[in-house]
Amino acid sequence: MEDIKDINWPDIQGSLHQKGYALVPNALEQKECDQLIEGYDQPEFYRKTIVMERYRFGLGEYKYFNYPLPPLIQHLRKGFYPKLAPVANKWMEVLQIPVSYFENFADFQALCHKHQQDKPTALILKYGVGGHNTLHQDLYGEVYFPIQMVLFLSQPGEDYEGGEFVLTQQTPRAQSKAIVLKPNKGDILLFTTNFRPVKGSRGYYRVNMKHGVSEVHSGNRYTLGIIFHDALS
Ligand SMILES: O=C(O)CCC(=O)C(=O)O
Ligand SMILES: [Fe+2]
Repeated sequence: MEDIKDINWPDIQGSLHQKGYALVPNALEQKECDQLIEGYDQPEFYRKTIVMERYRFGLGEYKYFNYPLPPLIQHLRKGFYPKLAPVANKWMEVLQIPVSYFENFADFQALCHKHQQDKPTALILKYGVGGHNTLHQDLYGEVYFPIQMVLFLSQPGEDYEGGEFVLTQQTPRAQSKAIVLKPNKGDILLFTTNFRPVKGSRGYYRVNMKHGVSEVHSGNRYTLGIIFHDALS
């Protein structure tokens, strides 16, 4: 894992403000990705398995981790949060939403717990041929953090074909714009969970964002999602 303090945070923060997403290339070692994939079949790490087609979420399977999270995931969640909270605060400020985020992760997590959101939301996802994830937002209660991350554990073009990461941006009174991304194994993608500000001629307005995954044509695609808020259930 690249040292969190060596990441170019001004660039990342700028990209989040401008586009609603940012890529941290080569953040993880190939071996770290492989170890997380190997853990997929060890049931003691997880609290719940979701077979996506049962809920019409798509086709594939995912598992929510138990607390304590694996050290690498805990390290990323705690270490990225303070770099992202200033971006989230700026968004709320310009949209005139009276929400402000604590500077450190422990305080934010305590707020989640106060609202009965105390279940871990970190998850690992596996998609085989035909696998996909329908467009959604990962909200798990009234307390939310508006930015989340996905760790890409498989290599497109080698481990799988298809399976692009899709973001849609919905501008008021317009049709949705699609953004299609294909990060490499070891990259971390940061993106908007629910909404973000865009500057218009008369100040900032709110655009809603959703994310999902297009159909996998061959192979297996694994990702690991880290969401900063905890869940009610
Ligand atoms: O598999 C992906 O790329 C998307 C995963 C996802 O929806 C999430 O981590 O919230
Ligand atoms: Fe998601």
